[in-house]
Amino acid sequence: MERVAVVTGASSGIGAALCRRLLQEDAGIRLCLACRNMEKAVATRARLLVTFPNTQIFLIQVDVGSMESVLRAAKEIKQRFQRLDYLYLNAGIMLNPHIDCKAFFRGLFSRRAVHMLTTAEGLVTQEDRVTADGLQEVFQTNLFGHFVLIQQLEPLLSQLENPSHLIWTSSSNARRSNFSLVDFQHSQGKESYSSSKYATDLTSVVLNKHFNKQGLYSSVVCPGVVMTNMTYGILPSFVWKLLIPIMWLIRFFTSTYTMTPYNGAEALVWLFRQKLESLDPLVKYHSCISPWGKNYVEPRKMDLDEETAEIFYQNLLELERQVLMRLEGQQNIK
Ligand SMILES: NC(=O)C1=CN([C@@H]2O[C@H](COP(=O)(O)OP(=O)(O)OC[C@H]3O[C@@H](n4cnc5c(N)ncnc54)[C@H](OP(=O)(O)O)[C@@H]3O)[C@@H](O)[C@H]2O)C=CC1
Ligand SMILES: CC(C)CCC[C@@H](C)[C@H]1CC[C@H]2C3=C(CC[C@]12C)[C@@]1(C)CCC(=O)[C@@H](C)[C@@H]1CC3
Repeated sequence: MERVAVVTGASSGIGAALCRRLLQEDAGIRLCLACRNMEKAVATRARLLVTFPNTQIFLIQVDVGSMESVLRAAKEIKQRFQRLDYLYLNAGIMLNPHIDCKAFFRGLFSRRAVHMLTTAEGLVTQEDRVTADGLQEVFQTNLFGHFVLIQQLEPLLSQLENPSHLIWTSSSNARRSNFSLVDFQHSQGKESYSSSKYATDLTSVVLNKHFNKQGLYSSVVCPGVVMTNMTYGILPSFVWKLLIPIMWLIRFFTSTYTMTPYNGAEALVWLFRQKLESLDPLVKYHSCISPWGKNYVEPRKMDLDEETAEIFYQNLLELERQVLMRLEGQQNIK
């Protein structure tokens, strides 16, 4: 039976490049693009079909920033597929990012210049807002919507005879100092993106602890710095184009300026090829590139502790329970 892979945020950037690369790896795979915008999803599928005319590409509409949409999509996935081998949790946002220019120039002439250019630590602040579900949008989109999707898909994912792999697109911008158990939605701070990605790393660790014995494995990836709609929201695309020669130079000092979605998808594709038992739940797999343009993957230990991960997991389960109850109440009124 053919393997099934679902990719969220598949309509652009790293997600779209990942889909193309997955089909190159295994043209027999049943690929499902889980996208918010169906017009973009149809266009992405059409582009893929030009290169891979005989493949099965399914579309599912999902807005991971909406509980109702996630529940509907999970139901549809369960109806359509009998198995789910790979679930790529890739959709993500950064709302109205601002670069701290002072910090940038100060950092550029310090010993931490390379670290700053690869992690953006202390460099980018963002805004956030509350969704219709009453949650912080960045937290809900980057983590919680995906968490609920996994919970809803558990019958498909936890099959011992047919193990599944969750693969999260995290980031090197994930920082322990930007995350707090007390305000895990990051409603008070200005680095909600970093917080949501740290929360992603914690979630992956704890899911491994609870579900490996049921045949469910989870890994996190950092695609590096990639030119996509997300980075075009930080600096306009023409500025990024002007910076290309500088970024090639930066590649002599750090391996994480992958720049293209194809290169950024390297670790996501590499995980597709790995034996599940060989993976380390405490590392993040980084897409890297050599100065000469050769792609490779580097595992790096994450800065987290399993106790915090466990407490956070209990908080997520409680939040899920509350939100589902509220939704049920609203539907009863209607
Ligand atoms: N670019 C980079 O340098 C890095 C990116 N990442 C991560 O990579 C992932 C992919 O981002 P990237 O390709 O760069 O950026 P893009 O903006 O190109 O892609 C993001 C994708 O997520 C989708 N998405 C956003 N919000 C929702 C939602 N509410 N429901 C469903 N889908 C949604 C978008 O859909 P739509 O088209 O409808 O907006 C889009 O397809 C993200 O998780 C990001 O955090 C991590 C490290 C570095
Ligand atoms: C000469 C330089 C290329 C100038 C670029 C300055 C900044 C715009 C970038 C420096 C570090 C970059 C970075 C990201 C965005 C653009 C920078 C701030 C990310 C935050 C993008 C999203 C992620 O998930 C992170 C892994 C990136 C970290 C580095």
